Amino acid sequence: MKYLNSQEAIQIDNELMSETYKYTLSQLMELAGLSSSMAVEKVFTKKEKNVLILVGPGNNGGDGLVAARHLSIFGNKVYIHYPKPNKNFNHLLRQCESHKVLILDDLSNISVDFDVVIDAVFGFSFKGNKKKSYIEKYLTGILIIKGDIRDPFGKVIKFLNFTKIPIASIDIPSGYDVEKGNTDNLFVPALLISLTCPKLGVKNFKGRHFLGGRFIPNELEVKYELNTPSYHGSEQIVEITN
Ligand SMILES: NC(=O)C1=CN([C@@H]2O[C@H](COP(=O)(O)OP(=O)(O)OC[C@H]3O[C@@H](n4cnc5c(N)ncnc54)[C@H](OP(=O)(O)O)[C@@H]3O)[C@@H](O)[C@H]2O)[C@@H](O)CC1
Ligand SMILES: [K+]
Repeated sequence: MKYLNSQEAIQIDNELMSETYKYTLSQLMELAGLSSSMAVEKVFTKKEKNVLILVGPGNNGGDGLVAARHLSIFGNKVYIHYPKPNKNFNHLLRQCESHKVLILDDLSNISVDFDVVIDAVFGFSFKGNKKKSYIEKYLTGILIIKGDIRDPFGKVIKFLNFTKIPIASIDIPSGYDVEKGNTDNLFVPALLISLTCPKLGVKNFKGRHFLGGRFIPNELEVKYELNTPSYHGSEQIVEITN
């Protein structure tokens, strides 16, 4: 199977929503979020589990909101931490609320015993800011990697780095370089759900790994030589084994 560089991931996404293929973002996000929630349900089998979803500012966050709704419908107790709401997804937030998803404002004082935390913070458009780190190093002599992630998400990634709760990442672990991977020695999730195709940055990922987002027309599959594994029957996810 192909591992995508960031340009290819963006290009395929754009093509899906072009005049040729005519998908809407909402359709793609619904399938991305549904497949993510199904992979979480398959790996974390406890009934009525406590699920925390960390929701970012872009479409990866939108996938997280869709997954939150489905996981609640599946019978779990779902909480979201959503520090920078995106007004394009107000409808998804409203749907979460109507499905009893709760909002957790503060990650520093958690009283719930979570079974899994879903990382829907950044996806394939994450950009680290190495230049800033290196300038800081020049000025202080210390390489401060946390300068790579702008607030309020620095705190969220820090939470992922220190938590003992198993992590499930949507599309790519947040903060990883899309092509070079875990260059800053960040957390390693127990579960990864890659959408369309895995990205180059997770080539060496060793945890449970599923492919989801079952929306690629055969013409695009051929054009980009994706060689994706076959999904079985009506399944929305397929496990990738190295
Ligand atoms: N075809 C598919 O596979 C489909 C994929 N889908 C999903 O879309 C995802 C890609 O979504 P995306 O393009 O909206 O960007 P995403 O990665 O969520 O984040 C962008 C946000 O992050 C921010 N940001 C960036 N760097 C930062 C930093 N250092 N520190 C702080 N903030 C930073 C950036 O802020 P800005 O730079 O704009 O200020 C912006 O707000 C993809 O991975 C998959 O999950 C499905 O929904 C549909 C079908
Ligand atoms: K992510």
